[in-house]
Amino acid sequence: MSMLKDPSVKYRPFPQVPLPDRQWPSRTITKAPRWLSTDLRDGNQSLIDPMGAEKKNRFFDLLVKVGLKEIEIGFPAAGATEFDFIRALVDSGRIPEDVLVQVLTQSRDDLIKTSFESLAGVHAAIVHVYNAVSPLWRQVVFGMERSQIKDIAINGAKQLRDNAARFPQTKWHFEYSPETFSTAELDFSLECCEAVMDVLRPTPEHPIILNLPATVEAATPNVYADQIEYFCRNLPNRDSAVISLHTHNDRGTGVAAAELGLMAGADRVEGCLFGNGERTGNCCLVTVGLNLYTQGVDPELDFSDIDEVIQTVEYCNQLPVHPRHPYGGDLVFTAFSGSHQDAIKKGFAAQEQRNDPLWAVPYLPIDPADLGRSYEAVIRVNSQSGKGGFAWVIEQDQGLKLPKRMQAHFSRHVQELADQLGRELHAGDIWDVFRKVYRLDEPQHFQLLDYHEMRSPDGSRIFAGKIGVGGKAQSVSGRGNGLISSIVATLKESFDVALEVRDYSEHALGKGSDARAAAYVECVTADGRTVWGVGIDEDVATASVRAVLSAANAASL
Ligand SMILES: CC(=O)SCCNC(=O)CCNC(=O)[C@H](O)C(C)(C)COP(=O)(O)OP(=O)(O)OC[C@H]1O[C@@H](n2cnc3c(N)ncnc32)[C@H](O)[C@@H]1OP(=O)(O)O
Ligand SMILES: CC(C)C(=O)C(=O)O
Repeated sequence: MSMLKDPSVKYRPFPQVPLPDRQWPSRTITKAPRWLSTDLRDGNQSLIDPMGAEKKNRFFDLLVKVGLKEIEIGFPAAGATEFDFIRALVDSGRIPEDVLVQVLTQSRDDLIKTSFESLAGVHAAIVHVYNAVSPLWRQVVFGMERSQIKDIAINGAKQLRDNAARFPQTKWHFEYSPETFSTAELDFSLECCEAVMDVLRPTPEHPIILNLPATVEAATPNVYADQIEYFCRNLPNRDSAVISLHTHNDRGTGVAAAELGLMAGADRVEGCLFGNGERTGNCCLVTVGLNLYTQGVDPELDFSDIDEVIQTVEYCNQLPVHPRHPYGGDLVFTAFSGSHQDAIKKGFAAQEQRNDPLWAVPYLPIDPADLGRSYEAVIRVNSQSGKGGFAWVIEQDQGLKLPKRMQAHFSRHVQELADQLGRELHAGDIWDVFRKVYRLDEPQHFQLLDYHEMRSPDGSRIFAGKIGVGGKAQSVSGRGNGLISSIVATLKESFDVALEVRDYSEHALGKGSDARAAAYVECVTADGRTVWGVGIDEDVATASVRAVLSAANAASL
């Protein structure tokens, strides 16, 4: 615990960027950036147990499948595991022609040399050199002046140039990161980048990648966007550089910083799937990509089977994807609470009715089906749920579309059980309560044994059949305007059970020749009680007879 009375005195607010005419706030992102996955490098170096070759290969294949065209595959000078994996990948011929692999190295001669050797023979690749440029790192890590730090960058660039010449069969691309860019003086970052460009002489046809990292996220994302816009506006030969973003998530705004950075003029985003990476992670490529998607911009990344992506990422990283992680988390398309469930259920119905391709369902910013998720888990039931919730579950599970007032009637039984169990209710729990409340399995007082329906010359209907009463069969009949009223009349005449039908509905259960029917009836008894009946049968007329008898059974309780 801090000994200071006010520990916040240890910290200082981050200074603003002098950019009063900033343009980025009024821009929008209209196309996908270039993406680079650094899962196999920044992601890997932050793992408790870094990946071995088997996991790295599996992750690489996933990244290719998702559509990544630039993949940082490691830090070759880190050791044999990294070097050998990279060499084997190059030698295997498994790097698709349209995929650029990238490796990272400190700006040190021996490490740069090793990095090129790891890639010898590859058709094309990016070699990425970095050195930290901000004051704290200059003072604490390197103990160097600005000019010495710039010399490290210049020397790294020369090494890139000279090592590339050793392997002329490869199309080399260069990336330079003024590491800790977001906490450095902008004029000094520009100075280092310009010095590197002076050595490498990029052109618009063969540009250099200048990657501007928020190595440690230290300010609100608008400050990062200002830094990016400032950098882009003040870099000579801007058209000979691809401006790349590499944000971390220390303040929880790594994704926002990347998005605002794109608005500020950047061309490329580095990150990891589900935001793995040092400390709080890198910016999450799934989130930035799907955020674009939900704005109608094709991210050119394929997350249509998000569960497969999660499975592989969790296996390779040995880290779980948080259940609330945007787009991918297990719970992100699930509503437990009543008002959300109600709105989602209505939203699905309205969407179906509108039959237009534009997605507009309350509380669901994206169609789960676009990510390969089903609608079943969209609504789950616990004590926070409402009638819309369990009605959805029962419809998805059993196909029953309960009438609105019946939902309200059933609701208190579900609520009671949820409170009593103190846990989520699964579809089976809800179906059990339903069968119990509407007596679907129990021996009935009135039981339908056999019936037929006749039409009399005056147009009225006659119900005639056998009903089991307390175990004994009784022949009965009654007349009405239709089937329902004739069975109601039968109940009155034969058993003195008076029911006034207030509401009736029916629907098919399932489709095709196997379809059954469900019928629901709401009745008022002679003593003013409201009772519900449910009937399910292969035949719709029989389902309605069963529903009325079910209501009679409720009335006789
Ligand atoms: C922000 C980032 O994520 S950067 C990427 C970080 N990733 C990794 O570090 C993973 C792989 N790294 C490694 O395996 C090891 O660090 C190695 C093999 C690269 C180097 O190991 P070592 O030679 O033992 O050095 P060590 O890791 O302690 O690095 C510190 C030295 O490198 C220097 N250094 C650090 N970064 C750089 C750089 N970008 N350019 C030049 N020198 C650098 C430091 O000043 C320090 O020098 P000193 O020993 O003279 O004080
Ligand atoms: C090497 C650089 C790009 C980095 O990983 C960082 O600054 O976070």
